Amino acid sequence: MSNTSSDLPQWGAYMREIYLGGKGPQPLGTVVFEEIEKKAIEKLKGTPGAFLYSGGSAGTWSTYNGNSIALNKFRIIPRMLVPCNNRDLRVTLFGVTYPSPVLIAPIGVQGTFSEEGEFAAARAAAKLGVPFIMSSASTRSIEQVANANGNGPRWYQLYWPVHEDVTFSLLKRAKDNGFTGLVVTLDTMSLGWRPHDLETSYLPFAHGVGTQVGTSDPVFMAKLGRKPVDDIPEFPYDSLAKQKLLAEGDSGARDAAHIGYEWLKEANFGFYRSWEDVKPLRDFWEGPLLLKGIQHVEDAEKAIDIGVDGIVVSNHGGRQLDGAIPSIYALESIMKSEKVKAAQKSGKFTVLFDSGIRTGSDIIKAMALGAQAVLIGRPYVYGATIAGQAGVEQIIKIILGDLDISLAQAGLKGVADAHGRAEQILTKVDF
Ligand SMILES: Cc1cc2nc3c(=O)[nH]c(=O)nc-3n(C[C@H](O)[C@H](O)[C@H](O)COP(=O)(O)O)c2cc1C
Ligand SMILES: O=C(O)C(=O)c1ccccc1
Repeated sequence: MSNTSSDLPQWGAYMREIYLGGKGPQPLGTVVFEEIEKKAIEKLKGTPGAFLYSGGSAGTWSTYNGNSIALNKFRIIPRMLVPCNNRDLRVTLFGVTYPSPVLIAPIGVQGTFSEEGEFAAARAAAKLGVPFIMSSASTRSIEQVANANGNGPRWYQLYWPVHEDVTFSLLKRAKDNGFTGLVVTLDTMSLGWRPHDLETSYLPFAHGVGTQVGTSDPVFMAKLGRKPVDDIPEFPYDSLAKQKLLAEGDSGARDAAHIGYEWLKEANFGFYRSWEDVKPLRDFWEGPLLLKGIQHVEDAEKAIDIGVDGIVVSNHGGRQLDGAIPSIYALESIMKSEKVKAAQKSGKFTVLFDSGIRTGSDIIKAMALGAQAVLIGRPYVYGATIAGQAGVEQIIKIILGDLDISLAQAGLKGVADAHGRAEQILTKVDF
């Protein structure tokens, strides 16, 4: 089979668009993660707390750095003369077929780096058919994000409230607003040790930033003797600006900070749970339920035992435990479990992966090691910082364009050829 030059399907749609369009990758101007990160830093220079909040990590950054070092140790062994024109990037998760193995990771306080807040990524994701996972720490409400995401696929990430009635109120709102999957994050029962945030006292909630899910919730607000509000006047979203307003004694800022502090106590941090606590969530949520932050093989097996539908193997991008295992090594170890392998094979247990995914090859490696799909984190944060929705769209296209071409370079006809085939297509180098 040959391709005509005007067709060039073997290039992949994104690469074709860029080369033949002649303008380079717009609006970011580069396809290189490190360059995009630099541009984002530049843009947020005036508010250094904000950059280090989104780009930063826990402790000595050893977990953050380890994620990419470990991914880099896995290498793909390419095969030749495999006719892999028109690669198939589709994956099916919980009975739904998505265009690619990529989801938008739950990221809080998006209003601190983009005026569009969570709308930037929610709209970009919907446009490209990529599932958007909404964070509990959003600067927009569940209803507003659902509206921005429209017909796009969306899941909800839970930071687990102290009170069961608040938990169920959030979950009901999520369900009523079309969020099909529930991701319960387990690695952030308290914030990690983050030197840069400690130095700048940068805690968005304490300034009333990222509290929209709470302030719009009737059950939570009733506990404060208040009515829910859709649009608590939260501008400017930036936390440092809020600190300044607070210092000046601004009454609106004081009010937002007070509610923020209550929300911090209710739904974010300071309350550790046990495995038994998952049961009420399991009973309440009828759709797919995943536990995020799993790193130990025994925890993955426990997740199967308590009847959840999947896990996200993640170390929160290195933001929680400094000195933790690189997430890709955790995935490798988890997928050695016969129990996990059998559960995945039966179709009853889904394994997703994040922490350090930057390129197409990273996705191939994670899928070869057993992940069914991956979550994109910081790359889209930087895309949104630089160019809002258009920036997020480009980031997704870059990663998928790279994945598409890298599959072909590796001699893989699609992501299905990579999945679970580490033994055939990967090796580990020791430099
Ligand atoms: C600024 C920022 C905020 C985050 N907020 C949340 C959150 O609200 N809920 C959550 O489950 N994970 C959160 N995460 C973790 C991401 O979902 C994801 O696990 C992580 O970004 C993956 O690492 P990577 O960005 O280095 O690839 C956050 C990450 C960042 C960078
Ligand atoms: O910073 C994070 O990693 C995170 O999960 C979070 C927590 C609270 C508010 C915003 C983000």
